[in-house]
Amino acid sequence: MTAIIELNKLSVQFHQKGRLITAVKDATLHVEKGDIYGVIGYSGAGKSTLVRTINLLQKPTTGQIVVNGETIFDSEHPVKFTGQRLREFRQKIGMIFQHFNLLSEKTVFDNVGFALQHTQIEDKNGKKRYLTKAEKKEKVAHLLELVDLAELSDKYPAQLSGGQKQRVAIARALANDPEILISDEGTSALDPKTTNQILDLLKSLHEKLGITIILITHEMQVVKEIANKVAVMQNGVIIEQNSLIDIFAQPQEALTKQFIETTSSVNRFIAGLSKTELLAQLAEDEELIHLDYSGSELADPVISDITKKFDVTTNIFYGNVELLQGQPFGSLVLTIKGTVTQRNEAKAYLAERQLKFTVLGPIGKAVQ
Ligand SMILES: Nc1ncnc2c1ncn2[C@@H]1O[C@H](COP(=O)(O)OP(=O)(O)OP(=O)(O)O)[C@@H](O)[C@H]1O
Repeated sequence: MTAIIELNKLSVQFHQKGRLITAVKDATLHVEKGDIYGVIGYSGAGKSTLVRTINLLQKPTTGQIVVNGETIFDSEHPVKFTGQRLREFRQKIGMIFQHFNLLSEKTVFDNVGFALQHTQIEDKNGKKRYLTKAEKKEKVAHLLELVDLAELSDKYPAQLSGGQKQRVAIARALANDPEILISDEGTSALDPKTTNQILDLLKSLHEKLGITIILITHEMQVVKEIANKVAVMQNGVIIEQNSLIDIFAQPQEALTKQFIETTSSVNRFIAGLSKTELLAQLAEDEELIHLDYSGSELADPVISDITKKFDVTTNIFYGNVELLQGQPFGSLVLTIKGTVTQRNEAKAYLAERQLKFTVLGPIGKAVQ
């Protein structure tokens, strides 16, 4: 696959009140056409600074940026990328923000139309010209249809909900048919239900238009819903990057693990166990097990397998399985009851299937 965006060894430094701030340090990120790339990190990690270099809203201090095969920045071999060229290039990268950035005195229709004021197309003779009023009207109407806002075209931003405002911003961001859409915390000001609606819209635009999306967020749930790749940033450094599936299946860094934990309640369930009688009430021939599914194992009915093959009985106390990129991921907490041999055989079977599991109890009693 070809990278549509290559950020190579980028660093961005700021001088502020005599202090040197390295907002991005030696970051390399390659985004392929059609990716939905999630960039996650806490506030101040350098996500916005990194992503704003893609359209040169932020100039790097060192490194190289290649977009669509064209080098737009190279600190070793400086390129001239300014004026009309830069303006046209920027038109092909749409952006949405946390606070929507709409013009309050303009209607929905005019907010979207505003993005077309400098748009030029080539006529039959290859001469560039601005869009006519009728062409603009048609384009805006089409964009508003695309984000499901046709009926609100005459409203003003103050009359819209947060989700509707973000839809207007998305329509505006798509006005110049960009190949890349950057969402800088685009769902952070929205409630969970509206967040999901906006993520569904982004997914459907990705499918319909084949647009590449870079999504900055501090919420792993957002990444999990929509991204196929993830980069984790901390103190200006990309500390880990991988496909969504591999990040969830084998997170390497402590921060990545922390972010993943925010999307699952299994650890809260396990932490709460000590406050229940569950562990104390386990029978002598019973073990409590925490089992993680990642990837394709769920297709195999492993729990029913162990009950059939080894004649153990099971009882599920906690279960949560969801699809990530179409593959099942999740956790179960269950008891396995049987003789020592039966239980050991059942656990060996789980291990053979490369399922990750830990025995949670009984505590303080030898398992036999
Ligand atoms: N123009 C600037 N001048 C000085 N420092 C800056 C500037 N822009 C960003 N920084 C600093 O660079 C660091 C990274 O900021 P950045 O906004 O990229 O982080 P972020 O991960 O996007 O966090 P947030 O979500 O809070 O914006 C922070 O310490 C920030 O204060």
